[in-house]
Amino acid sequence: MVVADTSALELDRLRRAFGGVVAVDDVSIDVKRGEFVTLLGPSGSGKTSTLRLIGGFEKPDAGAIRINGGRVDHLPAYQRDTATIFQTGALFPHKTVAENVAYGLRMRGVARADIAPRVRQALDIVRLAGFEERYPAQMSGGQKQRVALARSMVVRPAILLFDEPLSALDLSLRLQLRAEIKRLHDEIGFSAIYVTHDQGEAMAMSSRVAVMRSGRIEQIDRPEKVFGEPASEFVYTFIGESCCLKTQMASGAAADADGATIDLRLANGLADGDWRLYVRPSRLQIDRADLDNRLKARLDFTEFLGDVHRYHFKAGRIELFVDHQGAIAHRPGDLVDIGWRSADMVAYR
Ligand SMILES: Nc1ncnc2c1ncn2[C@@H]1O[C@H](COP(=O)(O)OP(=O)(O)OP(=O)(O)O)[C@@H](O)[C@H]1O
Repeated sequence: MVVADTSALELDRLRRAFGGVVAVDDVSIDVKRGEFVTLLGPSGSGKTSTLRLIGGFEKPDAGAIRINGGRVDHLPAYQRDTATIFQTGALFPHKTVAENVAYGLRMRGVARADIAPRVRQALDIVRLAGFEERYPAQMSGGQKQRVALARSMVVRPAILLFDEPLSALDLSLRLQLRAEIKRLHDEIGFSAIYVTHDQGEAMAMSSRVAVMRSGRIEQIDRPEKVFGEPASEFVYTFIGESCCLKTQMASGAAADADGATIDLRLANGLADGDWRLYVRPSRLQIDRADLDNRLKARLDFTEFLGDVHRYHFKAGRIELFVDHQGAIAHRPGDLVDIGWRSADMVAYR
């Protein structure tokens, strides 16, 4: 994938309200050519509204949208150089796969002789060669989404818009198609905005992730940065799993009536007080009383997750879970030592 210095799409202080709800609030994003930018956020955070503004299905109240440098916010959807892939492919049911893929080329006035080879190439790319004469009803959900992908990519739009295209598929298919979209992006280097509430999808596919909350962008950066250096407590807890250790914390040991204890060595620069401390469960270690922070917690229950067991603990009001390969020598009700390093804690207040 090559990211150019020129912009495929620029959103400049976009705003859109519905009644009293500000769905898109002062959103600015600059998508470079070849970049794959994901809008990630919980339900109602404004992802789809932002995408609909770009596609021309909604009008902004304020702000500007530029595609390849030209203003488009006054243009209707069909005059914008975009193509959208929806949650459920939205294929024409009475057209064959080949006709579905050819449709956009016809609408754009591509010469007749060029259409068939481009359709063939697009179906090849999504590994659907040989399916040309089928109708959507004769295809699986995953195949239909691949047709939708081919139909959008074949017109080579300035920017591809993905509206949760995998959310209606089951898990294994979702993972498979996620990898295919990533491979296609690496090979072809199209520019894209991808809407999802699935952080795994966002992490795996994106050049950059924009984390949205209440219509605003809370952080926009490379996936490694958003995960490793979250700009806020919201981003930290939304991206990846976390355990909240306590509020009203004092460093040093404290015992709970139940026999659970917590012994915290607060990281440099953290004064005692009303902090919310978090740690990623992957950084917690069982049967480690030698690490700088430790907790004696009661094993509550266990879940088997396939390659790991997830052990759920309670220490007073603190609830933690730890993923561990293989069984541990403890039963529910046992007090267990859990340790972690100060550098793996983050604090917010
Ligand atoms: N046409 C509309 N009329 C009224 N309110 C709307 C409309 N479209 C969106 N909203 C509101 O705007 C806010 C943002 O909605 P939006 O669909 O953009 O969020 P989202 O992040 O895409 O959520 P989801 O993941 O559930 O699709 C929500 O509060 C929603 O109820």
